[in-house]
Amino acid sequence: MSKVKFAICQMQVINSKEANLKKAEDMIRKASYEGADIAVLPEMFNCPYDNNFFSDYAEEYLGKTTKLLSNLAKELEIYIVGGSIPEREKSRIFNTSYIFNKNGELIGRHRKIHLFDVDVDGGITFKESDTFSFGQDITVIETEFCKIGVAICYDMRFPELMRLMTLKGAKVIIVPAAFNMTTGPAHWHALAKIRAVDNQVYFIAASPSRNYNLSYIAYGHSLIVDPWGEVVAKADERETVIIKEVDLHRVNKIREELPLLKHRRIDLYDINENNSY
Ligand SMILES: NC(=O)CCC(=O)C(=O)O
Repeated sequence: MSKVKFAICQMQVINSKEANLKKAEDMIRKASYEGADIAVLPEMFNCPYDNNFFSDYAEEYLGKTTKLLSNLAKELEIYIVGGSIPEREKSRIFNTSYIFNKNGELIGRHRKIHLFDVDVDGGITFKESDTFSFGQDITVIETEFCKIGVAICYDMRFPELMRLMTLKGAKVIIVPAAFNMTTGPAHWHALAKIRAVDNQVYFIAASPSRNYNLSYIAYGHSLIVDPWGEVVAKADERETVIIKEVDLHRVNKIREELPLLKHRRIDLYDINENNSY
């Protein structure tokens, strides 16, 4: 099965969990109706991206949000990469993505590894670690199509993580994200493209749409980049579902024609992973 249809649900997140869940459900239903195999939600799709809200919105697994995603995945027979939500585990809270297969089974859970603690002069200031604990695991899930690496937003800035997921066999990397109005225009497209080109993967980055009523304004511009670095699907800043069928043979073809992964000089440098790409 080399063809796979991805849907990115670039939804508008607001300050109401109920409304956010309803919107996510509507968009996943639309994606399924359009024949998508895998639907992707953005980072913090059930909660405003704001330290003042994370704790109130946090859920233990299995909670309201994850039950909804699991039921939808089963009913619609669609994979769901459930963006991320605040996950409570005892006294700790994580920024977590849950991934369900077509039977509604949980097949992956990624807790954001790199927390977004930044202070850009004249721009964005945010400190995720005020609320969240650090995830410890690299996430590569098995699907009937291929292995898929999953990371969350700021994680995509770390080339070592992206390369490790590739060396673990990922042909697709999916990143639920929420860049902002400082770093979005500066880096979002460049990072998505270079991660796709470096690792010769399909790179799928899902953002919320822009909501000027929130304290943190997401940049939008969800996109899919192919392993040659071409943007094959994209949104602007508005709410939308974008759908694209890709052919995974293209990953193999490009890796054969331009064998970057084989040409690595691991006699000189190595990031300690068995090569299973
Ligand atoms: N939510 C995030 O991790 C934001 C990351 C971001 O905007 C960046 O520039 O990196």
